[in-house]
Amino acid sequence: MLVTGNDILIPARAGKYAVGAFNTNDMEITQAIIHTAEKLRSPVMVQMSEGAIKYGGQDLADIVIDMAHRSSVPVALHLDHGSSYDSALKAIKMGFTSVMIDASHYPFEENVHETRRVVEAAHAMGISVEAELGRLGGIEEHVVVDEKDAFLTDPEEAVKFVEETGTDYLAIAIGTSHGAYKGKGRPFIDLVRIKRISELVAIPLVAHGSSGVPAELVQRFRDAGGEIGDAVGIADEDLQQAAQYGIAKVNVDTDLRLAMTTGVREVLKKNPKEFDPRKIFGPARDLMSQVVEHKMRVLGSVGKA
Ligand SMILES: O=C(COP(=O)(O)O)N(O)CCCCO
Ligand code: NA
Ligand SMILES: [Zn+2]
Repeated sequence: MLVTGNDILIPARAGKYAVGAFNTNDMEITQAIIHTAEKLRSPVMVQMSEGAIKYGGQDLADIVIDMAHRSSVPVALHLDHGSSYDSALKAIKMGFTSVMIDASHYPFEENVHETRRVVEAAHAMGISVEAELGRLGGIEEHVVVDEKDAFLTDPEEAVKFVEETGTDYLAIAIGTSHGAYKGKGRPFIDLVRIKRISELVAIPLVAHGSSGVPAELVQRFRDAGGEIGDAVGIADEDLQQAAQYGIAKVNVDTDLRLAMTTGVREVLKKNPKEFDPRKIFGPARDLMSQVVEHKMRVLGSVGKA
């Protein structure tokens, strides 16, 4: 069934598990996400960035919305990194049931103002809102403390931000970053900071930049002809700990991108004569389903639907 973000994330925070928020750009990615959620009886958030909306538009949104309506598990359609009030309102008109307004690059007061505008409009239409406080960005271990603080979400400020905006869930800057290169060795994620924020802020917390970028997938990508540097992501154990500390929504895009591309490259490399789209995108869909399954098991959302 198609539900709001609150319908999924409030139980997740209360139950100390997290729910995957997976980015989609086409039918096969959407099927991998929702079919796997149904197989594992897991709630799930399907999210589209503004780039995905530009790429797939209402056609793609309608694939998600229709599959969500027919689904046997709770599915929300979420706008990822909405950059403005207009963008958020447009997504709601398209049928999204959850929207992010990402005004985290503005000074605090402006972030509050922009976020509150979206919250008022979205709540009037029964839609949930995600906002962000702090600067997302990879933090290397060697970074000096005060520089870290400039980046990462301040717990006391988070209390004020949530009170003044009314946001339903909060994306916090905890050292993670988007993409395949999240740091060296075991990328830093500030679990102490997450715990502190969760003690002060009761709403569901959101972790961005949480792809695991598993080494075996990176190697398969290379073996199939892909070119990628020393890519590394967030450790499964760290995500499991973060879910215990109030992270309820975990964003995953890069892992799906790697899986889709690896699947396609492997077919084209192995069978140069192949030109049946189903034989090319089918295996990619299967590999993405494996990625989604692994993530749901790590986050603890299996059987929660
Ligand atoms: O936080 C994330 C996903 O982060 P990751 O790149 O770790 O999958 N997103 O918001 C997805 C869009 C960013 C581009 O990937
Ligand atoms: Na988001
Ligand atoms: Zn993000």
